[in-house]
Formats: sequence, C-alpha cells, structure tokens
Amino acid sequence: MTDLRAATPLVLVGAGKMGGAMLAGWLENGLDPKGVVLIDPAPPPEMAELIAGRGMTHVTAPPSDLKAAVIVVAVKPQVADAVLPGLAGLVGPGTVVVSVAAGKTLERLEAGIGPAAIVRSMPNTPAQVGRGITVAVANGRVTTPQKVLVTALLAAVGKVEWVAEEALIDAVTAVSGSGPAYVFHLVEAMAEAGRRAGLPDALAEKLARATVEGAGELLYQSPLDPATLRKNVTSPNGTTAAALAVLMGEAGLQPIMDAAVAAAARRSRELAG
Ligand SMILES: NC(=O)C1=CN([C@@H]2O[C@H](COP(=O)(O)OP(=O)(O)OC[C@H]3O[C@@H](n4cnc5c(N)ncnc54)[C@H](O)[C@@H]3O)[C@@H](O)[C@H]2O)C=CC1
Ligand SMILES: O=C(O)[C@@H]1CCC=N1
Repeated sequence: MTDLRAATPLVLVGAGKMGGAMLAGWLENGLDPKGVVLIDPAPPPEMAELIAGRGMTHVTAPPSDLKAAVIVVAVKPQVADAVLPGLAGLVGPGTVVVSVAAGKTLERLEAGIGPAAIVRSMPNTPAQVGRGITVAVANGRVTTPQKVLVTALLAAVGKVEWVAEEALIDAVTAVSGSGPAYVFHLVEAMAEAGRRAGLPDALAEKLARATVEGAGELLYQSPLDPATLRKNVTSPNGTTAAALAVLMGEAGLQPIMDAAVAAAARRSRELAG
C-alpha cells in the first residue's frame, strides 16, 4: 500500500480554495509538511498561516534545484498556460504531474509543461474534510506505480475514480467538481423560502443548514439509495408529497439541473483554451 510519504517532494502550485483544501486534507492524513514545496505568489491568509505553522517551504516562483515526485497544479485555468512552462524544470524521470484545472486537457497540459506523465483530475472542495470525490484520467506516460501513488494522494482526501475517456471529465466537472456549490445554493434557497414563509432569518438559516447537513450524513451512512430515503420522508398525501409534486413536476428541479449541468460542462469545454 503506497503511503503519502512516497508523494514527497510534493510541489503544490497554487494553494487557493482547491489546492488549499487538498493540502489541508493531506496534512490531516499524514503527509510530511517538510516534504511539501508550495509555489504561490499570493496564498490566502489562512493558507499562509498553515504554511508557516507547519514548516512547509513556500516560494513565489518555481525553484531551479528540485525534481518533484509529484507536482499538483491548482491554479486557475486562465493562468495555467502561463504557469506550466515554468514548471518544466521540476519534472524529472519519475515525476508525475497532477492538474486539477477545470477544462485543461491532457494535450494542453503537455503542450505547456512538456513531455511528462500527466494526470488530469477533477476533485471537489469537500476534500478539505476528507469527503471529496476526484475523477482522474492519465496520459500514456503515467506508469502503474505513478497511478498507485496518485490514487493514494487523491484517496487521502476522499473517493477516487479513474476514467479512460478524457471527454467524460467535462460532465464530471459539471456534476461533482461544481456540485458542492449547487448543494450550498440549495441551503440558501431553502432558507430564503423559509423566510418568505414567515420564519425569522436566523431560524430559517439554521433549519436549512441542519437539514442539508443531516440529510447528507444520512445519505453517507445509510445503505439505502436516495430515492428510498426520499420515499421514507414522504407520507401519502402528506406535506412532502405536496412539495415534491412541485419539485418533481414538469418545471421542477430536473430540467433546471439538466440545464445547469449542461452549462457547466459547456464552460469546461471552453476553458480548454
Ligand atoms: N474551487 C473549487 O471548488 C474547485 C476548483 N478546481 C480547480 O482548481 C483550480 C484553482 O481554483 P481555486 O482554488 O478555486 O482558485 P483560487 O483563486 O482560490 O486559487 C488559485 C491560487 O493560485 C495562486 N496563483 C496564481 N498565480 C500563480 C502562479 N503563477 N503560481 C502559483 N500560484 C499561483 C493564487 O494566488 C491562488 O492562491 C482551478 O483550475 C479550478 O478549475 C477544481 C475543482 C474544484
Ligand atoms: O468553478 C470552477 O470553474 C471550478 C471547477 C469546478 C469547481 N470550481
């Protein structure tokens, strides 16, 4: 079983919301902070604190004297093309590059960093609490041991799926990469609907948040599928049935979700550049 020590030296390029969430998860799971080199000219303040507190090396540009075991590229897709060529010097014969950038194809990544073992992946921010899910696709240069190493790294912050067909990553991005935002928006919408139904602000927010937290945890712990869990809430001719007649109706959630996921997948394809 590959442990996270094999991932060092690990160079994390960009410690913002996604890179920072993964880094927090890795440290929680035993990655040696001394083996981490963070490249970020302007990490968010909470990351700067974590970096200093855990003794990680922090630089603002790629060092010239290092070959990485793993390079995780977690900068915005819009800056990836500019950043990638500067990382080429960190690539040695054993290095595997893992990109989390939305839209950036394996071909585009290789055009930027040069010939290398590259994994294109799509994680999500629940990685911060070890409950992310990442889908990954490898180029032809990734060896089996590198795939095992990347799996260990990604598995330290949640579930991992590999796909052989790169085109699936756009839909993956639209469902699980962006998906946490849809769930957080559901909380906002439920709270707002509660306020409009007469609840005081604080109570509406508390009820919406606790309901999604609890339903998520129940889904996590239960062996039942979501449809069964939904039916377990729904008494015949009761209040839930009345609400679901709206949510599952013709103008309900499904067509809205279809449109949202299609829009995100389209944007992912555009971000290829
Ligand atoms: N936020 C999310 O939920 C998810 C984001 N992603 C992907 O993760 C990547 C990063 O997104 P976020 O973390 O949300 O953005 P962010 O803006 O929070 O983080 C980007 C980080 O990159 C740093 N950076 C900028 N220029 C740099 C450079 N030249 N060298 C090194 N670091 C540099 C910034 O200072 C910042 O800390 C994007 O490609 C995005 O598509 C993927 C899955 C989910
Ligand atoms: O919004 C974005 O583009 C990134 C990719 C998936 C989640 N956040």
